[in-house]
Amino acid sequence: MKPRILIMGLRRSGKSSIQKVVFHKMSPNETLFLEITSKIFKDDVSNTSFINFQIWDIPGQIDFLDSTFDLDMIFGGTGALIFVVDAQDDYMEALTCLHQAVSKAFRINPQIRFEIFIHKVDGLSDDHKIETQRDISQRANEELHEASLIDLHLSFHLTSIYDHSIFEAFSKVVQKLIPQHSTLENLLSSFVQNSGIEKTFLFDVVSKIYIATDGSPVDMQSYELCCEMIDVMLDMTCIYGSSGYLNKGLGYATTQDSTCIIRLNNSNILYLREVTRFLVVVCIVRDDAFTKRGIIDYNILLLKKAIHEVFDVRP
Ligand SMILES: Nc1nc2c(ncn2[C@@H]2O[C@H](COP(=O)(O)OP(=O)(O)OP(=O)(O)O)[C@@H](O)[C@H]2O)c(=O)[nH]1
Repeated sequence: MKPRILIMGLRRSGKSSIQKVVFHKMSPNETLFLEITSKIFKDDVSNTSFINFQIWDIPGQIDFLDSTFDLDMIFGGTGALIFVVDAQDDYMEALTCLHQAVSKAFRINPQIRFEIFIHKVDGLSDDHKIETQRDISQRANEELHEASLIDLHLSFHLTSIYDHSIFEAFSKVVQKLIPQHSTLENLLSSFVQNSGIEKTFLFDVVSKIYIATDGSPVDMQSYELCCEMIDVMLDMTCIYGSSGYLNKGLGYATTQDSTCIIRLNNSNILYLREVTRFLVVVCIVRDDAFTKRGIIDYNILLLKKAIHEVFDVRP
């Protein structure tokens, strides 16, 4: 069975928008016209994405006492529960709902990972963001403590669909659900060390979620640059690529051996290579190191083989 990610939260908190922007390439402005979700919406993203997950969007007004919702079934097979809190609104009601949802889910399935998206932070100043996160996490954890749920751990992320924070947060959620994640991180670290590369990411193309990166810290700017490179590559391939590219209407997938090189004006080079149908590796390389492109390409070949073995997939 596919691991399931549940997205919950109050009405209009931004659940459907997150799902559409991350997995369906909807532009953030278009989400203004999304209709209210009135029943559980199940989205299977595995046709278009490496991520073999089901995303369930649970409507804001779910009532936990309503017997029409089979909570054992909903929480039983869930890998992660994302709870969206609208940071631009008064969040007291959201915190009550959050407490009800996580305590119920934890009692049914203690393996679930609880991820709290403090969402719509595009409207807040940097200081206000930090203060809001501190306040929300303190209140939420105090309530759990009072209910003696000390083993229940909440992770907090500041997100907005208007920048890359939502992709970064989703990347962190997905990485925790991939059992092979630490193997991938080790592979990428050794690839970076042996190729003279500054930083590398393994991306799911359609969602721009990074499945793994090497051991060095991620800076948002590098991540954003790599995301933008993927957009450029997809747009160019849509216009000039072969007809098989659109994957029979199911969505985007790379063509065999897709390659893309972009030279930046700070003497860095972005280098993208396809790894499997849905995965690409994106490297940030200094231009003097890129003179040894043969070594990098050879190492990418080895990396591809290793990743295929880890996931047991065919290119
Ligand atoms: N400023 C800002 N607005 C957002 C963001 N994400 C979503 N919105 C807006 O919030 C509104 C509600 O978004 P929806 O995605 O429909 O919310 P929902 O939680 O799915 O709502 P229900 O279907 O009622 O459960 C829309 O007008 C979105 O454009 C964000 O990151 N920043």
